[in-house]
Amino acid sequence: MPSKKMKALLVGDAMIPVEGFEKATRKYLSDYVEEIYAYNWEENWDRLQERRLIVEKNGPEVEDVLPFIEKAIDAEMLLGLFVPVSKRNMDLMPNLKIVGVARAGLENVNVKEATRRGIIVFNVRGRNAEAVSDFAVGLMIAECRNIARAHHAIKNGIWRKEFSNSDWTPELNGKTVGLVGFGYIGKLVAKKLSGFGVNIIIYDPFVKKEKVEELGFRHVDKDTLFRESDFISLHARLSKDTKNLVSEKELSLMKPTAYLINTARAGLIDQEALTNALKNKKIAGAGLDVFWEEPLPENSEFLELDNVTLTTHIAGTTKEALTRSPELLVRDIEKFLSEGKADFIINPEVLEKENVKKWLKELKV
Ligand SMILES: NC(=O)c1ccc[n+]([C@@H]2O[C@H](COP(=O)([O-])OP(=O)(O)OC[C@H]3O[C@@H](n4cnc5c(N)ncnc54)[C@H](O)[C@@H]3O)[C@@H](O)[C@H]2O)c1
Ligand SMILES: O=C(O)[C@H](O)COP(=O)(O)O
Repeated sequence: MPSKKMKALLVGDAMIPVEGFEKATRKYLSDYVEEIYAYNWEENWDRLQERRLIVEKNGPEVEDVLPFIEKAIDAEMLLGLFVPVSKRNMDLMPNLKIVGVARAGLENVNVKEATRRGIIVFNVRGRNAEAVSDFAVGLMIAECRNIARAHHAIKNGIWRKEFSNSDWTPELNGKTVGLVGFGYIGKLVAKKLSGFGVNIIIYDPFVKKEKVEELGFRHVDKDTLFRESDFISLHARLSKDTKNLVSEKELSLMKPTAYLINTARAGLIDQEALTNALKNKKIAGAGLDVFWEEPLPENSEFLELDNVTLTTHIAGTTKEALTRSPELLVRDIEKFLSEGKADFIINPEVLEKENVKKWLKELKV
């Protein structure tokens, strides 16, 4: 048992209300946390969406000082989802020792600065892999079988059966599905699709060929994947190396009957190249849950196209994923504080710092 317990600031928002963080903290961290400041940041979904974009666009240096941080300046632990942990906000909380983000993306945390100060940063990976993998398979079928288009037509009083792909609307059985990225989500998409009788090929330069083959899939290079697939689903993270991973060249390798599904990040695809490929029927269609600008602008060309299925960045937001996220986070922090081991510390080098060793010793980690 620690001799001194911590104070925690829990920040909920429209996606994960603070009650989720509070419940998990009280359940798993009661030995380590004695005082809880709990705030709901944004109740309004539209405003949250805007904020989220600002945070992602400007990166971790966003100076979005939250008024409630001023009320909890002595907190040692800060848990949230999109809460901006900028340099300025860290200045406001001089006792901060642990930052926990209940998602994988760390766009809203200045990890470098946190590391410099000796703040341990936890994130949660794989929390919504079930949700997104379900959705990717759904989007694939919705797009190639015209589900959304038929729905849209019937709601507008039209009994529509003819679509641009009507002559060759495909079944999944026997087709080749190419997955770009074989991490938490890509792996589950492969597993779920296995029941559909498809051949699965994988392009992921950071996953060993043997690992992929062990699971019964084929490890291929990027060009092969784009050339051979009937469906391509993107599951890589966006970075400077993966930006425009799908450009005019990759699209030109695709079969005219092939579909591109993106539940990952829009920046993986060159927007203009995709618009042209769809307009000119170079590929059969696309299912997109993520966009270069969100919300999708009213004048977006995608709204005019008849060979796309568009959704509003909702692949990851199931009830289970949102409930699981704070719980996975808090359980990992508890594991670290009680056993000295953790799965989700993003800056383990911080554990070598003298100030960190000192407070961990006080906590008896
Ligand atoms: N639409 C949504 O609501 C939603 C929700 C959650 C996650 N996502 C997105 O889904 C994507 C996948 O998430 P994840 O949790 O599976 O990520 P992950 O980090 O577990 O997996 C990403 C994989 O991509 C691989 N990769 C890296 N560079 C690559 C490259 N150049 N080509 C091919 N593969 C490459 C990595 O080796 C890794 O295996 C991310 O872009 C994430 O932002 C979207
Ligand atoms: O909105 C999204 O795309 C997801 O919430 C991102 O989740 P992650 O940061 O956990 O991948």
